[in-house]
Amino acid sequence: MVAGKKTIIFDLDGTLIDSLEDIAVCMNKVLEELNIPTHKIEDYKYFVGGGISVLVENALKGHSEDIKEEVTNRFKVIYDQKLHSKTKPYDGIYELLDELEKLNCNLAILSNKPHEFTIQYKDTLFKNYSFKEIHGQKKEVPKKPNPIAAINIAKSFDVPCEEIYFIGDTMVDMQTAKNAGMIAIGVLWGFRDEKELKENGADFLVNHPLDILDIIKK
Ligand SMILES: O=C(O)COP(=O)(O)O
Repeated sequence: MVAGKKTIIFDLDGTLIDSLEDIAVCMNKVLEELNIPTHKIEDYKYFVGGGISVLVENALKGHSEDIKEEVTNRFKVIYDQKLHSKTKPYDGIYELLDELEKLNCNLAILSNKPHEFTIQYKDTLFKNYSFKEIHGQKKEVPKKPNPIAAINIAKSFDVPCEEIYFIGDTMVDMQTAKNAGMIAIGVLWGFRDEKELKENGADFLVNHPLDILDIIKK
């Protein structure tokens, strides 16, 4: 029985890890191979967050949807080899996780990134931390902002949703938190701005990972 512990669910891309460049470079490589125009790395901030199907749709904007499956498959193969080229945790994330471990918090990751990639990041960049629930996007589970996966995490920890902090960097994350009845913390070091996070229900906004401690210790 772990009820009563502070419980925190983290988004992955744009929240725990700065993965933008690797995602952009890999997708641009696929587009180049198919003679489709590429995009600026910054543009990918708005392509990521809704899962791989949304990433591919955005990357293909104005081009035939017929090649969606091919682009998805090629991207997965290339990205799998490049997961660790540039991607790393944002400054202050390890310090935050060290403090959360000291406080004996329940830690989880819920991402719209394909599950296999999410697990690879947990097993490498976060292998020293006790994340007990780690979920990327899986075929059989509706993706964020559907709250089912977040609610299942709450159940597995035996903690009421309203006591759980959901931390993310996009509207999808804020909506997921609200849909699940959780406390939404929006981070300002990720892919989107304050306006988007506020408009989508952020209860708190933070500029630095360690600011999260002030919120959860209250
Ligand atoms: O891969 C995505 O689209 C998003 O991943 P995230 O949920 O970790 O931000």
